[in-house]
Amino acid sequence: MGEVDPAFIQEQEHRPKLAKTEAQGIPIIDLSILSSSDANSDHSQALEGLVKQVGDACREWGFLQVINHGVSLEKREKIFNTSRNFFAQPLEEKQKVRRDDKRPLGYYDTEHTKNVRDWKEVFDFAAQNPVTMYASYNPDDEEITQWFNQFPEYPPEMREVCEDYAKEMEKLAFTLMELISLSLSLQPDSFHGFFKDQTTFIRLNHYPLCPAPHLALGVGRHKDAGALTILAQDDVGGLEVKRKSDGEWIWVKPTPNSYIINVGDMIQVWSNEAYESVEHRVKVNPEKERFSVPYFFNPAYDTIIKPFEKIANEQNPAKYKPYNWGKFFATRKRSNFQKLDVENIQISHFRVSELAENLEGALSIKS
Ligand SMILES: O=C(O)CCC(=O)C(=O)O
Ligand SMILES: [Fe+2]
Repeated sequence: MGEVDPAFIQEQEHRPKLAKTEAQGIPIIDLSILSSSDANSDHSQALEGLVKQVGDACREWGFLQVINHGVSLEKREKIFNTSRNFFAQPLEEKQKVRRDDKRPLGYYDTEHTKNVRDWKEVFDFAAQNPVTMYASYNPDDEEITQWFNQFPEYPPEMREVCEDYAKEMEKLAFTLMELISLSLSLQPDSFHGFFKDQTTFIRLNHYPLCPAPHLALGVGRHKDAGALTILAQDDVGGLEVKRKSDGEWIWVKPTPNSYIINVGDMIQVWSNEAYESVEHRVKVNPEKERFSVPYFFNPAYDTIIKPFEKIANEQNPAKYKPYNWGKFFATRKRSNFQKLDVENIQISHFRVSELAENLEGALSIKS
């Protein structure tokens, strides 16, 4: 085994098993009915069936896969090709578009998840350029800033390919939000307003060959903080999802040209936990490098996230206090840049529970 920097080594309990647990699990849902426009009763029945499938998958897994989704295959292939060409360059070239505190988008190879370094390199770009964000994670500081995409000179087509792909994915993201809204008995466009000024970003992930796949992870266990993630993976595989029923890590077998969708923390809050954001991680291997492209669908920086009014009521009291998405994101981002001693911010910090209330009570008496 080659020498592996200790920064990559997971604690014993989080190390991956090399054997795959490949259950018939995450539902594969066919979206072809959405591209046919017959307005007859068979069609509306099929649509109802589809909404139910989506709702069931969100409730049982927090994950689903879609086929016949209408996303251009050509655009998908182009972004994978551009990603391969970009990452194949020497580090020195990639570093020309590296991200830092001032320019948080671009190339990066030292991301930490839960304080352990990920075995990967990434390139991030925003769907809206520039994208408006808070300048600081300090909750009292209203100052805003703009983040600009930084595309490299090589490959020359990278900017256009990435921008085209982002536009193509946005259609699917809105469609999925509509299906999810319907599955929660809400109007289909209930969430659309939050995404007028989006902070959506897209990540090109490259997981190089790893000599110690039993010690390191491509991405450590985590939940996605945004609304929805729409992931394209190549045919190597590596994504594992924590099954809700028993906590087992389940291998997501690559299905050609499908997308893997997962509910992010925000849908957990909006739905008042009807749907939960589920932990996932990425295994790496010594034989095949892997590429993936997640699209993180996120609302405007100043969106206040709280259980949806039509869902939370007297019978189903709101389980979360409102929080500000931009501040949450800025706080999260801070910990990705460096190892911190403090625990990363989580939505559980906004959960209304007796425990939290008691703690708050105790603290206010003391102060
Ligand atoms: O590469 C993958 O399969 C998943 C990546 C992921 O979970 C993430 O970047 O949040
Ligand atoms: Fe993720």
